[in-house]
Amino acid sequence: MKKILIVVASQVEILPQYRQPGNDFYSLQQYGIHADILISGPGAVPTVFALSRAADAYDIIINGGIAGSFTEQLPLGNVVLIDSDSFADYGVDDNGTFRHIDNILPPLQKALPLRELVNPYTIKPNTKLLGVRGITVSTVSGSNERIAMIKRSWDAQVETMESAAVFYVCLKLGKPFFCLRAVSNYVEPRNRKNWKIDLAVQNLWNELDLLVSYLNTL
Ligand SMILES: O=C(O)c1cccc(C(=O)CC[C@H]2O[C@@H](n3cnc4c(=O)[nH]cnc43)[C@H](O)[C@@H]2O)c1
Repeated sequence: MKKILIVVASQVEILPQYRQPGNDFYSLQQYGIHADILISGPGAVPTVFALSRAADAYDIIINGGIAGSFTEQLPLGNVVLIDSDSFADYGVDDNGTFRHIDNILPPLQKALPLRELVNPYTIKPNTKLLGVRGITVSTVSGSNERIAMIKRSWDAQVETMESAAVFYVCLKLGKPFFCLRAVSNYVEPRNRKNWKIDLAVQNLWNELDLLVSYLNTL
């Protein structure tokens, strides 16, 4: 059996019957899933902190969660595998033009590029899942101006608040990882009524269950 850790940002992204309120790190064994779960808290910083402390004890890390889609070709409820990701809002607003921090400051010797993180692990567990390009932001995009700016700067299909952080930690530690996200909303001017979180979480966990079972056969 592989030691597998599923890291999610919040309770909301856990299937209701698998939730343990007040507990942010536990085994899913009793629910028939041979993996542990870690709830990191939303955003890149809590994710880097929580995952860096936990990752050493695991063979494989899976980031699960919901995401916004930039395209109606990726409808609500669809589950995708993020192949590459970027810290998309790390930079400078140069009089209305976004300039990424990687293009402004010289990188440290051992730094990973924050604007282009690629998953090198080639296991494709479930060919139904579409591989996509993601971006990670610290504020969910919810106005026309911001969405237009993000679309001009990045050619991405999904937006999250944590996936680049998982890429960063796992690449740094050399841990195999997968980033599975279910589309809960379109990236559009904020309208919470349009979000389909329950559908996304249900579909996400169907795929997580399949992925964990598959990885445990390897
Ligand atoms: O406003 C609310 O009531 C509300 C309820 C549940 C969740 C939220 C979020 O804002 C979720 C952020 C969370 O989910 C990921 N996520 C989902 N959609 C997006 C998006 O369009 N852009 C960025 N991140 C998104 C994200 O990874 C966060 O962890 C609000």
